[in-house]
Amino acid sequence: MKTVFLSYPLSSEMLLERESKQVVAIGQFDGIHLGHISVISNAIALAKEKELPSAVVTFNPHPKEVMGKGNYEGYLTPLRDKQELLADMGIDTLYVAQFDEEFSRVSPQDFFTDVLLPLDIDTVVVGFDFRFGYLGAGDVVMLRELGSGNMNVEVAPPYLLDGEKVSSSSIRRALQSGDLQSANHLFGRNYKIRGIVIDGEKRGRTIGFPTANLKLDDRYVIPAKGVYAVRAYVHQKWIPGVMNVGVKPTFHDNVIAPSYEVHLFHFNENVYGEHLTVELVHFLREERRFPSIQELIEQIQADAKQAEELLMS
Ligand SMILES: Cc1cc2nc3c(=O)[nH]c(=O)nc-3n(C[C@H](O)[C@H](O)[C@H](O)COP(=O)(O)O)c2cc1C
Ligand SMILES: Nc1ncnc2c1ncn2[C@@H]1O[C@H](COP(=O)(O)OP(=O)(O)O)[C@@H](O)[C@H]1O
Repeated sequence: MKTVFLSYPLSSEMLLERESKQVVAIGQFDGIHLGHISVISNAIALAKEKELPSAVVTFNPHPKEVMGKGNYEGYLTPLRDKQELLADMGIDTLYVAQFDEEFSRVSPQDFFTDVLLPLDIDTVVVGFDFRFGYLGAGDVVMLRELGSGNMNVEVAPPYLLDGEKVSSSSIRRALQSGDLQSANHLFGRNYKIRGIVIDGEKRGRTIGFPTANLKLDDRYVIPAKGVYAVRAYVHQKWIPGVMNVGVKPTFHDNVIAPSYEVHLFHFNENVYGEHLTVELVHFLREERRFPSIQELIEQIQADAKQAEELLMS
């Protein structure tokens, strides 16, 4: 998959030479959850049928982050994760439109004329609630009007799971409240985060549980504080383990930013400075303050046993 960065106004270097038109899905697609997957799969299927290449247009950073509405909670899938997931789905080109103040003020008509028309689109596929242009003034009705005579417009209906619309905000809420099972169900896969291993306080190995401390690569949505059964991709292998997301109340009082620490089972290698992808498989319990280190150690032993059993089943 090729990634092409677009900034407004588009210049000719951003538009690759193409031999044919393309089928394009447009959306923020933060999370690439089952709802997004249905829109994107629709585009891929149409592209196959018409023997045309498929593409996705997305926006980065997230408009909510740029518009500073104060309720921005981080990404489910930062750009790198989106790229990986879309490449796996078989998308040919990812267009990343640089979202900034100037871009936010582009009218729906100008977005259509200056961004979509130059992309040489045969069919554009969007979700039923797609909004575009300044203040989100453009909707699917307007897209159909603008598109008529220029391109086909396909609108995917809401994707329901257990009778409810799958949405990025319901996934964020589930992750933040420790309901990992629901979040993973709505993603259609296990949630993953990525980070680099940094130095911790060197206490882990003294209590029998060395933990790789992660500095996350991007501003991910922070999952609920607590203990998770995980798998981490280390040295070209998926290794089972247990992760604590938290502030270690047994040792600290006033920490606000949580740390992400992974203890890998049956593993004894140095991973400082390496990038780890961690897949969150089960939420085990909330983080607690223990009256003694011994009690914390016993609880971690029980967590590790439970995680190992769950991951083997
Ligand atoms: C599975 C697991 C569960 C943990 N649960 C808690 C907890 O409930 N409360 C707590 O204060 N710390 C908890 N911790 C964090 C430990 O206190 C921490 O790993 C230890 O202090 C080592 O920190 P360091 O790597 O920075 O040296 C947990 C760690 C692991 C690996
Ligand atoms: N089973 C393991 N799980 C996680 N890290 C391990 C493991 N075995 C060795 N390590 C190494 O030990 C480091 C963690 O040791 P620890 O005493 O917790 O130090 P720190 O506080 O710096 O994280 C990891 O970053 C990694 O390089």
